[in-house]
Amino acid sequence: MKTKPLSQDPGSKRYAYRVNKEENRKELKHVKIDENSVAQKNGKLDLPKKKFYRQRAHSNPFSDHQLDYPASPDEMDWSKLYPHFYDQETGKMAKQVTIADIGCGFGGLMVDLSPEFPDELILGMEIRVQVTNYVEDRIIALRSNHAKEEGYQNINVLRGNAMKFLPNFFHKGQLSKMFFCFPDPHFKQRKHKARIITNTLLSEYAYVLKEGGVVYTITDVEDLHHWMVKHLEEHPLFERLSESWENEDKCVSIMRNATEEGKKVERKRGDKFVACFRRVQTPEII
Ligand SMILES: C[S@@+](CC[C@H](N)C(=O)[O-])C[C@H]1O[C@@H](n2cnc3c(N)ncnc32)[C@H](O)[C@@H]1O
Repeated sequence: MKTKPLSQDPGSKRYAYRVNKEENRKELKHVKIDENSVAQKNGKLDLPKKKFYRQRAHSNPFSDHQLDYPASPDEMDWSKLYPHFYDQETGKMAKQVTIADIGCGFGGLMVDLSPEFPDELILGMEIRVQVTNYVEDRIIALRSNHAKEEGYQNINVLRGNAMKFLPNFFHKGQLSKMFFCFPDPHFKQRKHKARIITNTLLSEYAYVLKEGGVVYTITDVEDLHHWMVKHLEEHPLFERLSESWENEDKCVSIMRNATEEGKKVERKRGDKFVACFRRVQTPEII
């Protein structure tokens, strides 16, 4: 007889943990967490534990996942993700998302970017369900534990396939920064089409990035680094930024150290290859 995975076995610790967190998430995911609401609940929220959110390492970006996405950016309700930035009087968002972390994994980059860019909304997009749940629970706990200083109100995560629906979420030229940190390498030649940087996808990224906006890439896989550099260099709407620019940019140093994958590479003393590209002006068509 086949045994159930721990996440589906009602007797297991993982099942109980997930059910408990799910209830908490349902209640708190879209509400404004502030000093008042926290005072009513009292007590600190524990940060989620990764071991309870395990799932397969990869999710096929070409599968038809059950994903929610708006028909167009105007139909997206951002107030649910960033309630602090919703203006009750005007019924509008005071800010829009300008920074995107594509394939954000466990969310470490956003957590470190948040205090550096308090006036910008930062969105992580992640295809794996349990990993997205982890990031949601992490943000709920951080918002709750830092309610006094209104911390972490400017970050959130969406479960989504960044290879398919970015223009459904973002207007043309909306983003100022896009991060691609330690993307899945898809080593085999026949899998290269699943890489998150390809010619076609770069045109979509150029569409949602504003002129002067920046694509940040980092990987520990040298072959993938060359692949990303090659495709970005060949694309007419991107130009590579210099090493001295990289050395002075605060996001590059955060990106090198903040993400969970980056930390893993650090522990193994592996190499990290960085390349950043500016979205150039769209040429005029005469
Ligand atoms: C190797 S992990 C890196 C995670 C994180 N950026 C870091 O540096 O720790 C790559 C992540 O990208 C996610 N991912 C892969 N393809 C994706 C896609 N098409 N859309 C959104 N996320 C994707 C994976 O589920 C995985 O969590």
